[in-house]
Amino acid sequence: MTKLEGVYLPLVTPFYDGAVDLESLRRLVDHYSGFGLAGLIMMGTTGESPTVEPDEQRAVVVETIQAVAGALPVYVGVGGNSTRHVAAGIASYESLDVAGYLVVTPYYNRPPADGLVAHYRAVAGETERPVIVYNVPYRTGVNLSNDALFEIVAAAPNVRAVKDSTGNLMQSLDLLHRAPSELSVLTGEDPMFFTSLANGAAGGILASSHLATRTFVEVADAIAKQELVRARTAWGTISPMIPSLFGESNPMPLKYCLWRQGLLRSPECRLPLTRVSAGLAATLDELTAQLAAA
Ligand SMILES: O=C(O)C1=N[C@H](C(=O)O)C[C@H](O)C1
Repeated sequence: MTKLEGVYLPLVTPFYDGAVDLESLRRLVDHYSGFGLAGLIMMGTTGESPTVEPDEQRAVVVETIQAVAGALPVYVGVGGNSTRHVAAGIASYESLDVAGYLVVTPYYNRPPADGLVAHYRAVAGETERPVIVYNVPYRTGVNLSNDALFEIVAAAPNVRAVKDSTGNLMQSLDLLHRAPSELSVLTGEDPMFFTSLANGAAGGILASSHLATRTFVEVADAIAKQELVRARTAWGTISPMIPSLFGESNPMPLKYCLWRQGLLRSPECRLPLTRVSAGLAATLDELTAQLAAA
């Protein structure tokens, strides 16, 4: 099984007049196919998975696989707080050319550590493809400890990566220090991308890499080649934009930027997400102009 490493793009789900916009989706897939990304991740947080209906999610995945035509691996986010439902969700994708699955920890029901281990053993058992454990406590109310994660990895050989969105530097550094060689640590904290790579992370799943994509890839390439100054210099050109992209609920800012760039027909998100404030829109207009001039 190939190692997961590099920059993974958690693609937005385009909408137009309230419906999924497959025309803009194909445009996005074509646009991002040539930047050296390690893969696309559909139905992540940035893909607004909570408000995309199951049949719509499948249609988006089918369309993306067709549009990418093998140029990039396509991973799929399968979330939920019922082990049975998440297992069925993974099984439902097995007939498609899906590269693997991003599986967020169960949310709302706050399972104990042994329940989390049993959950991942069960859902990973539905496939032989790579599973990426997604730990994002500020969204789920659950923090998967590093020890529990290592227990999962020992029990389920196809759990090949963790998307580390803990926002806890000490936990992330401990994870990077103790992770077994077969586990790829992919940061999901965009501001921490350079720091994580410099401390041994294999890559990142980064919403902000919708913009200045080549530079995110260059940062990862430079670190892989131990060219720290080149990596830090490249990082310095993109890291200042990240706070604005998360200044209001992700992916509202990102969709506004992609709309301004002509990659989306509409910046719309589905309720309860709305659209960026006028103040942030003005900031993003400046950012879009700077990116166009770069
Ligand atoms: O789409 C995702 O998955 C990501 N989630 C993070 C979030 O919680 O918004 C951000 C990350 O860049 C990608």
